[in-house]
Amino acid sequence: ADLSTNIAGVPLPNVFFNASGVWCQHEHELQALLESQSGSLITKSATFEPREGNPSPRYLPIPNGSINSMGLPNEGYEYYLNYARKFDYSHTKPLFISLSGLSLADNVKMVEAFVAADLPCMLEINFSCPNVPGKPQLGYDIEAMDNALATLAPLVKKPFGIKLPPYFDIAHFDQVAGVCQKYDNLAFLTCVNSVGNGLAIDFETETALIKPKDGFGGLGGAMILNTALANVNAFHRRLPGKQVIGVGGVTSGKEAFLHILAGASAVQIGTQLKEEGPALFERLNKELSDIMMAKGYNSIEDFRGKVKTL
Ligand SMILES: O=C(O)c1[nH]c(=O)[nH]c(=O)c1I
Repeated sequence: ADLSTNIAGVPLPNVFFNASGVWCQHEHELQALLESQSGSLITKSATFEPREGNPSPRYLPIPNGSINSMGLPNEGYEYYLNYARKFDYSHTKPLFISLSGLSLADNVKMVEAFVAADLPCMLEINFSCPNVPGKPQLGYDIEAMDNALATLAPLVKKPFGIKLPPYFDIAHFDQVAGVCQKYDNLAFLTCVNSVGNGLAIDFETETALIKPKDGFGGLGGAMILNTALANVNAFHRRLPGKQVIGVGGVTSGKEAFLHILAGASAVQIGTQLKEEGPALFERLNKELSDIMMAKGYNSIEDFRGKVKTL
């Protein structure tokens, strides 16, 4: 079956790529993604200055998923800007760049640098990092998010996207969609980031599993699939002129199929990629293709967003 798709008119040979943060902080990791069967690749969220991030242990697999409080470790935006300058855009797969400034001023400076470089890469601005102590995430402050978009959207000029946290209230879906609708070049929403500030505790040692923030960290993996599907579908229904990239709980072709049925135009993988490595993408392509053939679908658009209700 044909797993190709496009985001803001940019073609992807297949719907799959990494979730920002996983297998993408350093060039050798990005190279492994480039050589894998992924349909695209995205860099680790960048801050203006390089960051060590939080003390380890800061990521762990747990039953039905993972917990992480990485704390935005990254090489600084210039590292990723240089990577974007050197990137061979004749590749079949496009490059996405994630930016996660610690302030609007930092996001402005980073966006201006990327716009000045005038490169074909696509920006995904992260409004939802849950793990920087003392920095509440933008995605849960609707007014701050609107203000940020009012500043950033005109600067970016071309199509771009934002990475959103999960929402759990219909009124919040309505409010966030209302803000996003105001920005024409906001072309896609990536839903969802980790379910923020969960707590994993070891029964034997009676101790939190990860070190940062008293053990509080973002939850990912299978346990967040149904929250992710709801967010993908909620924004798919509310924003017909925009696209949604689905992420959360995809461990096989089956969950990818469900994300696309919910409305996703592409599918990112976080926890499962961290655990399985880039060979995962060959498996997912085969599994999704087999599912589509079994159901009589030839392309993504044959079933995207067509989840039925009772
Ligand atoms: O702790 C992190 O680095 C992190 N971890 C996440 O689960 N989501 C994010 O957006 C980020 I920036």
